[in-house]
Amino acid sequence: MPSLGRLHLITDTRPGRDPLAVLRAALPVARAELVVQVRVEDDASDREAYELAGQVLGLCRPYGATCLVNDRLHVALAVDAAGGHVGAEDLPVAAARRVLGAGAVLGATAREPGSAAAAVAAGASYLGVGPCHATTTKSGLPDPIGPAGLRAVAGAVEVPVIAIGGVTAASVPALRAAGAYGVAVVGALSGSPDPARTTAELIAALTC
Ligand SMILES: Cc1ncc(COP(=O)(O)OP(=O)(O)O)c(N)n1
Ligand SMILES: Cc1ncsc1CCOP(=O)(O)O
Ligand SMILES: [Mg+2]
Repeated sequence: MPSLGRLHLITDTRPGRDPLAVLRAALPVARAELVVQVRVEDDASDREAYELAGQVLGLCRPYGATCLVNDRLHVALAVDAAGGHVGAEDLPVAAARRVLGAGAVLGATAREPGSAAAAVAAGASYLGVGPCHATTTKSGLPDPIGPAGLRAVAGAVEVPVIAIGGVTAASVPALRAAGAYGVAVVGALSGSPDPARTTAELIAALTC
C-alpha cells in the first residue's frame, strides 16, 4: 500500500461552497501529500456522489493525489477510488474491508483508545480521530478531545492517526506533538479566501 498523504481535504458540498475550486487550488501545492475524501451531504443521491467522485479522481490523478470516498463504499468501488472512510453509523470496519479488498486504503473514525485498537484489528489502515477542536461544520458531535485525547489514541495504535475537527495550520504543531501523522480539514480550506495559500501553510506545518 502506498504511503498515506498527510493533508486530507474533505469536500464541502454545503450550499454556496465550491469543492472543486478548492481542490484545483490545493492540488498544485500539496500534490501527492493530498488525500481528497469525497464527502457529500446525507440527502445527496448516489449519482451525485458518483459524479463528484469521478471529477475528483480525474483532478487528482496527474498530481498523484489519493481519492477516498466517505461512507458510500459502492461509489468508491464504482469510480475505482483508492479506498474509503467509515464511522460509527456506516458499515462496520471488517465489513468495509471485505467490500473494498485487502489492498484498499480504509479509514475509520475513533475517539478513544479501545475503539481505535478494535478498528485497526478489524482492518482499518488509518484512523480519523476527533473532533479534536470545536467545529461548526458538522452538528451533533461529542465534545472535542483536544491534543491530549488524540495522544491517548495515537499511543494505542500503529497506523497513521489523522486529526479532524476544527483543525487549522495554527493547531497542527500541537496535534503533531501529540502523535498525529496528518490532519483532515473541511472549513479551513473551504472557507479560506486563498485556499492555495492555506494549503501551503498546512503543508508547511505538517512536513517541517
Ligand atoms: C479523516 C476522517 N475522520 C473522521 C471522519 C468522520 O466520519 P464519520 O464519523 O463517519 O462521520 P461522517 O463524515 O460520515 O459524517 C471523516 N469523515 N474523515
Ligand atoms: C466530519 C467530521 N467529523 C468530525 S469533525 C468533522 C468535520 C470537520 O470539519 P472542519 O475541518 O471544518 O472542522
Ligand atoms: Mg460516516
